[in-house]
Amino acid sequence: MSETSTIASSRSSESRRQAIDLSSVTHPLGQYGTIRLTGASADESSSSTKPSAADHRRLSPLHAQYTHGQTVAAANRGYLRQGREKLIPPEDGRASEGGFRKEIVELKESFEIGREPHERYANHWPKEKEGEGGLVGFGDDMMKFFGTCKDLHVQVMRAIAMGLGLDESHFDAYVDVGDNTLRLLHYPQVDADVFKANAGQVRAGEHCDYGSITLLFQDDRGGLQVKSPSGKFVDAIPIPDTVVINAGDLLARWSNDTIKSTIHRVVEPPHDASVQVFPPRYSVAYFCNPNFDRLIEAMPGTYNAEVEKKYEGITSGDYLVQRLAATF
Ligand SMILES: O=C(O)CCC(=O)C(=O)O
Ligand SMILES: [Fe+2]
Repeated sequence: MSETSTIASSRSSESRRQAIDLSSVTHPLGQYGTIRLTGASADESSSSTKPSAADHRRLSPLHAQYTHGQTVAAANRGYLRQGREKLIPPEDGRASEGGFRKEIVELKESFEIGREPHERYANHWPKEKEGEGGLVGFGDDMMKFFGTCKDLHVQVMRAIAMGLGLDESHFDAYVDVGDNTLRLLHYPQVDADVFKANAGQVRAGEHCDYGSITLLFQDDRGGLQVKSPSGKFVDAIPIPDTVVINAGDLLARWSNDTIKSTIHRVVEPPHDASVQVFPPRYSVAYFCNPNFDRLIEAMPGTYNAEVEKKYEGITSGDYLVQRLAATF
């Protein structure tokens, strides 16, 4: 987590593109699988309001009513109650020894939002309610933010293209549909004793995300950790107005492993011994994917001869559904 890239605070996509220093995107993604973009919180523009902790709080008491809206793998929309998702560490030898216990319940719940309109699936919006704590405008705000993040995905893929010596627009037709997922996460308040009593207790278990990149927006509570190339988990300390961008497994596969996906997890925040309670933590993850109908095979420039391609081609949608199905 030592690499930081800066996006100019200007909102035009052209100046954003120019402000992304290519070597500071492609190089750290290849080495660490993670970068931080500062000045890109996306909440500075009223047209792209970032989901706030207040939005999460408005939503979370309603979650209990959402049993009808629970997500299934293919739809990937709706509410995921605590314990429903079980993040699985990578099976390629990078996982921590003893770091995964099947019986551990991850202390989190989430609400998943997909692209609109969609041919088959609808989002499970809560009923709009007037008054304090109401959810008026919630769906519109979320979809505006969805669009802002979708654009940022395109920009980052352009930076990656140029970093690989490809035409800037090389990936545009791979990511223009926006088959992405906006996830609002709530990690409930928890007693420090829970972590003391259960070795391996986590808020979110170690895992890699599945798609191309993930944009992560944290509150100021802390607890997110990223595994460094040395195998040590390091704190991804929250920095205001900063987005953590993690490379996902499909990007690693697509890049013939030139880019590494990032192992990360959420544990109890850094604290001293006197702390008895960890307050709730809220975060927003925006999982980006190539268009579901696109065949993903090694990008040009990541192999010399056919035999150097490490993976079979697979469509983005098939890949994602396989990965999601394994976690439920
Ligand atoms: O809450 C966070 O900071 C991380 C969430 C995450 O890694 C995930 O939902 O895949
Ligand atoms: Fe993740």
